[in-house]
Parts: sequence; structure tokens; C-alpha cells
Amino acid sequence: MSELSSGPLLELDGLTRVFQNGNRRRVVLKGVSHRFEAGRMYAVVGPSGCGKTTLLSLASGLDSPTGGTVRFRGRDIADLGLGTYRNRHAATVFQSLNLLTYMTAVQNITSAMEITGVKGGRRAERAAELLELLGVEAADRNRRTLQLSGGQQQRVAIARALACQVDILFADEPTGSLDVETASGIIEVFRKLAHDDGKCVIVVTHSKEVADACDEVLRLQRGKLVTHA
Ligand SMILES: Nc1ncnc2c1ncn2[C@@H]1O[C@H](COP(=O)(O)OP(=O)(O)OP(=O)(O)O)[C@@H](O)[C@H]1O
Repeated sequence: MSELSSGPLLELDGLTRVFQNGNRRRVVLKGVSHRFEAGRMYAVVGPSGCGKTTLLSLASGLDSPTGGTVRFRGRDIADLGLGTYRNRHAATVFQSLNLLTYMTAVQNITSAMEITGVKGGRRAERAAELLELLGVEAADRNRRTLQLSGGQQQRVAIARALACQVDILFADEPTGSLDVETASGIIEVFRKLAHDDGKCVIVVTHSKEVADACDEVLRLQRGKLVTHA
């Protein structure tokens, strides 16, 4: 299907995920379907253990479903190649951020660009531009990320995800450990990415503030999507 496909950007179609540990079989997702569009921000909410992170892992190509399909622009991501999907189209900001703390903010971003094969020169300049967009002060951009605050680290992790020029940004509990003011700054960044830059932003969250800021809220309960509004 062409890049100009008029269908949804991302489609989850009847996703199931079963974990088998020895004799113990656990059905975590039970036929989850949903369509996601560019330019919108989505929240995935639900009680602890209902399968939110599992759903995010499948939708972002970090894990494969037991049944069902994830389609990006109409194409099964398994056919596209999970590596290609993750490198070119979908980036994840993990709960643990996974920054290389001995490297500076700029270096974290330029090394991600290198690993994911982002073409073109001026990587450090582009990293600095992204950090500026996300409100990381010039003085902090060349400090080791270990020395930055939680909120600053969160912004660096988002900038690193964006550096890979992806269409979809996934984030797992992006405001979990942040104070209210920093959290609202991050929410605003996500909203702008969706509404001004046309990204599809999908956030797993327990926060009502984050969910309220989203265009659509998907509620998971015992592995099923029960409502979306
Ligand atoms: N690799 C795995 N092997 C076995 N069980 C797993 C595995 N990964 C997740 N689970 C189980 O699947 C269920 C859903 O986990 P998941 O992390 O998706 O929930 P969640 O809704 O994100 O929870 P929380 O809000 O607490 O982060 C949990 O019971 C978890 O123990």
C-alpha cells in the first residue's frame, strides 16, 4: 500500500497476547482492535495489570502478538519488518527513559540518529534544535544526562525519540515521576507534537491530567478495550 493510503496510520486488529510460563498460561490481551490517526493524541488507561504496557509493546513492534495484526499504513508490521518499523516509523519513550547517563543530552540524540540510520549531516545541530524545541536550556544540552533533573531527562528522552523522524510516538507513563508543573509541560509538548507537527502520540498513563489532555481515551479492562471516547 502506498504512503498516500487514506486508511488509518496505525491499526490494531484483533490483538491477543498469551504468556506461557511453564504450566501457567496467561491471556493478557483478548482481541483488541483500534485505529489511530496522524495528528491525534491518545491515552491508554486502565487498572494495573490490565495489559497497557503489553499493548504498547505490540503496537510499537517491540513484541509480537499471539494472534491478530498490527498494521502501519495498511501493511502488517511483521511483513514490513519490526526493525524497520521501529527505526523509521515508531519510537518509544520508556518509563525508565533508558538514557546513556554518561553521555550528554546531545550525544544521546546523535547516537540514536546513528543507530537508526537517520541520514544527513549536522546531527549535533539538529539534536540541539530538538532540545531547544523541548525547552532544554542551551547550558544543559552538553551536560551529562546524569546531572539533569527528572523533567529535563524526560525531555531529552522525547527529543531522542523524535530525532528518529518517526510518525508515531509511544510513551509509557511519561509523567509518572514528575511534579505537577513539569508534567504539564510534558503534556503540552505531546499535544503540540500531535496537533502542530501531525504526529500520532499514544501514551499509557494512570494520570487523569494526561488522559484529559488527549483527543481519545482507550480504556483496557482485563485485556479488553471496554470504552473509547
Ligand atoms: N513476559 C511476561 N511473561 C508473563 N507475564 C507477563 C509478561 N509481561 C507481562 N505479563 C503479565 O501481563 C499482565 C499485564 O501486564 P502489563 O505490564 O501489560 O500491565 P499494565 O496494565 O501495563 O500494568 P501497570 O499499570 O501496573 O504498569 C500482568 O499480569 C503481567 O504480570
